[in-house]
Amino acid sequence: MKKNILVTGANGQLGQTIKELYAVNKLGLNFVFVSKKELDITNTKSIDTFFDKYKFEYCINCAAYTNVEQAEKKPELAFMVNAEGIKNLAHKCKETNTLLIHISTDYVFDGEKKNPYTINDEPNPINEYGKSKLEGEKHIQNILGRYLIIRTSWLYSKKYGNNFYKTILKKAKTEKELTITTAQIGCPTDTVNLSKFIIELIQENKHKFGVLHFCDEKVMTWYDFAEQILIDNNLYHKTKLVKVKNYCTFAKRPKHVVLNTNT
Ligand SMILES: NC(=O)C1=CN([C@@H]2O[C@H](COP(=O)(O)OP(=O)(O)OC[C@H]3O[C@@H](n4cnc5c(N)ncnc54)[C@H](OP(=O)(O)O)[C@@H]3O)[C@@H](O)[C@H]2O)C=CC1
Ligand SMILES: Cc1cn([C@H]2C[C@H](O)[C@@H](COP(=O)(O)OP(=O)(O)O[C@H]3O[C@@H](C)C(=O)[C@@H](O)[C@H]3O)O2)c(=O)[nH]c1=O
Repeated sequence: MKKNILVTGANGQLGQTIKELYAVNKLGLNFVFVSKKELDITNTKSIDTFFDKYKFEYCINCAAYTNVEQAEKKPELAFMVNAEGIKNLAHKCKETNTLLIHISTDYVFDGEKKNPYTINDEPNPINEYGKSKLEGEKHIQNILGRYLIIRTSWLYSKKYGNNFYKTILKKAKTEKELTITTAQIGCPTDTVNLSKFIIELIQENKHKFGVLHFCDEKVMTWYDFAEQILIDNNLYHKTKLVKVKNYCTFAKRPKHVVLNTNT
């Protein structure tokens, strides 16, 4: 029998990548992809509509409020989705015996640790987005006995959504000089690799439950990442990159987060 999998927030960069890679597949998986318009996780009636129609074995939650800067100005919007919305989804998953696979972030950590963060390290978010995501994790842990929370970092898709990769490409086409910060260190993660990791977990019957860390291997600053993006797109010699320590933003960002993926 085919496993039914609900993917929420399907119009985001991760949702669209999973759709592109797996919507038509021979893996014995049957996906239902729903955008925010079809299923708003802050609206319990909207959640009920889909969960009453199908029996899902898994729910991959890609729905989130991801605007780190706006979250600082209007934290209530981030908490509404990333905490309350997740609480709604977790309750429904409990009621319907659906395994929730939720995506969380490196921004739950404060970035003060020199070594990679393990799943046993205490989160201590320093911005509103990170705080709202941590509250979402806590709701899941309080409501569900079995769940998967996958923390990842600096997610980008070369094709879909809004992310640093696409912002840099856009800017390189319109601006002669780009000013990029060296104040944070992390691991950019391609949505293709995260999508494969998630689907492999579903296919393995013996996977662990709880919190997992997943990110791509290379550790770098945003400046290094911008340089890499320009080189990969043959734009390096046309665009001047300027290193700055302080790029002015509303939200604080963790200085140094590498996720230990072996825990
Ligand atoms: N982007 C990153 O760098 C990182 C992301 N993550 C996490 O990974 C997950 C996927 O992120 P990513 O694909 O980048 O995010 P995106 O912002 O690309 O996609 C999120 C999607 O969720 C939708 N959404 C927003 N509010 C609701 C709601 N109330 N109900 C249903 N859907 C909603 C958005 O719709 P709309 O656009 O219409 O609002 C959007 O389509 C998120 O949990 C994020 O926190 C973790 C680490 C890094
Ligand atoms: C666009 C731009 C940004 N920056 C800086 C600002 C900031 O310190 C850093 C990253 O910028 P962004 O705002 O694009 O990235 P940001 O939104 O902070 O990315 C985060 O998103 C959330 C959803 C996550 O979960 C995190 O893992 C992380 O990926 O780069 C520059 O220095 N120059 C630039 O031209």
